[in-house]
Amino acid sequence: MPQPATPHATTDTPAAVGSALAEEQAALDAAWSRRATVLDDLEATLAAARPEDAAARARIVRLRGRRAELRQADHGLVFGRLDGDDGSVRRLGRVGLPGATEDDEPLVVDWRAAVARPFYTATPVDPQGVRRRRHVRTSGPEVVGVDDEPLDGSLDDSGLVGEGALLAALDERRTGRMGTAVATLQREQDDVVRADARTPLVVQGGPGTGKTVVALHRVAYLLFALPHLAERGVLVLGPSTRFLDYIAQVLPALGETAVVSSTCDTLVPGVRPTRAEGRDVAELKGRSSWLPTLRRFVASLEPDDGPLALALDGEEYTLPAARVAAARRAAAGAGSYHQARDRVTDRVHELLVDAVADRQAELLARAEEGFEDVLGQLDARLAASDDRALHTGATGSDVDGVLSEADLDALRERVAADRQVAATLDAWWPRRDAATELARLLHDADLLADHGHDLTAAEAARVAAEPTGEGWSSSDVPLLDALADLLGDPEEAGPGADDADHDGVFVAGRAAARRDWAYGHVVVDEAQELSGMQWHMVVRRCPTRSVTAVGDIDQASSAHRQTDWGEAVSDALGDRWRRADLTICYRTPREVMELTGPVLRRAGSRNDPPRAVRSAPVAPWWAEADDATWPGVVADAVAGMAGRYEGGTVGVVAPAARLGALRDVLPDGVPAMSATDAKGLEWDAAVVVDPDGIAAEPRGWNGLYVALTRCTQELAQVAVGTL
Ligand SMILES: Nc1ncnc2c1ncn2[C@@H]1O[C@H](COP(=O)(O)OP(=O)(O)OP(=O)(O)O)[C@@H](O)[C@H]1O
Repeated sequence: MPQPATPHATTDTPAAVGSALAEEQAALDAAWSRRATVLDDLEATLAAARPEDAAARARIVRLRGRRAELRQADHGLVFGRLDGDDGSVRRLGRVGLPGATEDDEPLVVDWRAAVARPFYTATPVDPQGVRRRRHVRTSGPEVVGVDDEPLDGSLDDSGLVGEGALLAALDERRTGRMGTAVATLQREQDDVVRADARTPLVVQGGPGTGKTVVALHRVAYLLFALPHLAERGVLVLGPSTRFLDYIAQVLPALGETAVVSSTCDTLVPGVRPTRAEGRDVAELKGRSSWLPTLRRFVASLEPDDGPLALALDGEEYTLPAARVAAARRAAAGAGSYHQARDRVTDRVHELLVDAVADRQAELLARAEEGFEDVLGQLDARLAASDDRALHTGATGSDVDGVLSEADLDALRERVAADRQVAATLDAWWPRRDAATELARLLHDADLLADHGHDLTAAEAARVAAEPTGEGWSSSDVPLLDALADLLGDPEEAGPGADDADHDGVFVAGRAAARRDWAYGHVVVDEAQELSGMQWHMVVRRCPTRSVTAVGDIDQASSAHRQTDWGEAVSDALGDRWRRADLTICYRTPREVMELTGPVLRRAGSRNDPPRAVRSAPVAPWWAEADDATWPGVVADAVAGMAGRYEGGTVGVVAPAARLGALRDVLPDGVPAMSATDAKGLEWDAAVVVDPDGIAAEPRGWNGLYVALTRCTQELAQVAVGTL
């Protein structure tokens, strides 16, 4: 909700406020008018553009992107102003707008441009050439407020940038969808947004520290600052489809479309987990040690060493073991089982051609020594083939040498097309389907014991005891992904296939449909939930390891055992990754954060809790109920909150076992969910039902920490006990 102008420091009289508002209104009017002109020009250019070649198509995509960005910029077209020590004035907005002529300074600087950075990072101690920072609050085309911060040391440094604008933004009612924060990003957040993309970055931050905000603004920044990333697109991974829905508006509102969002469960095209499984099995299957297990398993699928018998035109040829082994050694560096297979079978074809040629040369040599009957045999054999070029029709002495180059080419083609040869090679080195092979491995305790060196016999038996034929579980998906990667595409066209249909224009649907798409950057939200195998799945989608992971290790609820980031990521990211910390909580009021200290300790936290910047309008409160009355008590609490936060949102978090009963008593539009599902979400007011019950769930103290930190204004806890 727009706030009235806040008199602040240099704008401390009504007259000064009035004149600041008028000045900013004139600037905003000019920006709206320039945006309309730029959009008209773009429409005309697009109407005339023809997608004749790849370059023209790429240009059209860029222009459309720019059009989308400009159209989206209704809110916050201008949101800030920097007055320099040198008398310069620079206005900042959600998108850049050019000046009247090419020589003029931009009318509005894009928030992602390097010159905009002091807006987020200048302080009285380090003013970076800025005399005054002004936050301009707008409602569409109208300026509704200004907040000025002189950076000359005349104001105490609260540690917050644009405190008035920030607190106003934080006090707004929650709509159930996340909004953008370009105008009020804080210094430590901006450092993450603009961090070098070449080193994997892991951002630890407590609840409400803006990890999701930062991750999404980082995507927008990277696509702006590193246009080559846009060609490969950015993958955003979230914990659930509910969460993806919650954040869905942010990137389009920032004008970004080169983005695919997904959960780890839905990353493999055509595969959706449908089977629930126990946490013990999920933990076993999530371990990184499955990668060497799967490698050993795939190696075992290759044929044993030995001679290879093939038949062509009714003749038997046995390729010696040493030659076959040499062919396999030559293919040892091939990326996958199927690539190796394709390379080795090509080589085997050559060996067979050699063998045929050698035998013919031998027969000819013997013929020349006068064995007419042998020549007859040769002629009969050649006549039996469908290869006219090889059919010399010769009898006796008019055959005078080995095969010509043309003969050899024709023979090669014939060997490559021969069905019997193909069938023998298919049986020798079969094409394999990842799903079939994984199901076979997972349900065979002996195979698991052979290859899964890190599993105890009891663990292998536990994995193998899972039901067969009931679909995949969530922890099967990364195994399937890893195995599909090790096997490679059975029909793969070879290295470079990835780029065959890529003309520099990112199309989200095309990338999402490919398991092997290499993204320019991957952002992982709620990264503490990823198992070791899921981390490998992430890295597989970004071989350059340009990854930003944000999360709170203290909110982890999934089955894996990692309790610090090193343990969680080093298998997949190695030791090259960098950590950043977010320390200020923008969501949860101070009074609520104070309640979380003991919970965090019980959760085994090693992190300092974040510093809350807001206070609650209503102190956190308790209600008590017994096993019969609790649903009614929760419903009453929700009804009171719905009245107090009209136009806002109320949510309920409860132990999984109580959710069914709750859904019957809650009004439509009030979500009730487990702590696991509440991760990343927020409401104006939250009711936490049966906190003891939540704490008793697996990783329950972490879950309770999540539950308690979802509200922006009011928290109620309903204890369920014997009254
Ligand atoms: N700089 C900012 N300006 C305005 N609002 C902000 C800013 N940073 C964070 N917020 C708001 O604070 C709230 C919490 O942010 P966000 O959800 O990104 O936190 P989080 O660290 O991901 O939380 P969680 O750990 O619970 O998932 C959101 O409403 C977000 O819009």
